[in-house]
Amino acid sequence: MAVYTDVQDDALRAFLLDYDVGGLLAFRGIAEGVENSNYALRTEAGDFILTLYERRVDPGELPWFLGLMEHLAARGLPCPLPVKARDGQALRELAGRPAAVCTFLSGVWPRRVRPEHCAPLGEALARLHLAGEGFAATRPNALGPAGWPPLLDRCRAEGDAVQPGLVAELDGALAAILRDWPAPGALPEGHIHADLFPDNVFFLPGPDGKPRVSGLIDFYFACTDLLAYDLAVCLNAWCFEPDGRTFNVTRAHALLSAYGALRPLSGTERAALPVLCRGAALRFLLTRLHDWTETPAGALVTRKDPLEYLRKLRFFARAEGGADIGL
Ligand SMILES: Nc1ncnc2c1ncn2[C@@H]1O[C@H](COP(=O)(O)OP(=O)(O)OP(=O)(O)O)[C@@H](O)[C@H]1O
Ligand SMILES: N[C@@H](CCO)C(=O)O
Repeated sequence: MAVYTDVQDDALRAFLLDYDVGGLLAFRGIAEGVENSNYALRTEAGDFILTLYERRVDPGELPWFLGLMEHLAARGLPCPLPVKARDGQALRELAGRPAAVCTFLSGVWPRRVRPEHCAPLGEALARLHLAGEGFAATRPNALGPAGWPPLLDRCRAEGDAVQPGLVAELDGALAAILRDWPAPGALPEGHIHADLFPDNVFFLPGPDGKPRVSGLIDFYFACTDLLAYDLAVCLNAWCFEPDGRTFNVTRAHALLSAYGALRPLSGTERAALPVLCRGAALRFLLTRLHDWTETPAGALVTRKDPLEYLRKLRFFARAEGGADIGL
């Protein structure tokens, strides 16, 4: 479910009068996603996505996200391009919510990841990092290492009900990660996506029949942080079998090689990748755990399993060297 705010067709028609997109031909709510309300629109000018920003997005940060997408799209990255109304503004208001219209991207996200997805993914991620250069404004990562201790504190009371002993295990893992985390300035930084999961990457078959990336979406966790951390997020999200137990080195190797062909990793980045993977696993474990314990019974949101990321965290804590994670 991701239509929290209901939009009436007369309100939408009136809203679109401020844009050069012609008349509205059709629209429908999109069930996927959990953060915002999304509608697919068809107008006389083509297909668009309308997003109404809901709970977790701070309206003050929306100009940064939309500005980054505009910058990346202008440099050829297949990401949504915010469409400006006639007053030059992409960020507007509809049904009492901040709202934006973006270009529609074709393609399908992979329900079952195969190694053939991982090389184009790595290439797209490197392109994203390179295209982000020159976008001057920065946004700190609120879900980076400084954000993890307070997040864990918010899960302290309920965490052991999810799995006995969980809070103590996470205290230990967090302390070890913070101890091993790269010092400020030690690794290259830039604008990262920070949530590049399979449901945020669309593919279409290329002329050779192999999957090609046709779209990267959902930039609302994007921030300015260690570039290699984005790879750590992808290794977590793309390179395990669905149970979160078995790491697929073939996928990881395809991802890292394709990334490195466009943006070679430094020796320091390669050395840091295992701890970045532990940090990324902890980040998704903590946000899922927080949502798991905070989401009221009966809420129309699908909760994601935090323990999948405990298994991933344990895997990366056991991994003995770069070869174990596909380097
Ligand atoms: N630019 C786009 N082009 C085509 N489809 C899109 C586009 N943006 C969003 N969608 C569709 O809307 C769905 C939800 O989008 P998105 O993942 O951004 O939702 P969200 O609720 O903002 O985020 P989250 O995935 O974090 O819950 C996607 O799975 C996709 O089907
Ligand atoms: N990708 C996140 C959800 C937030 O977008 C997760 O799977 O926990």
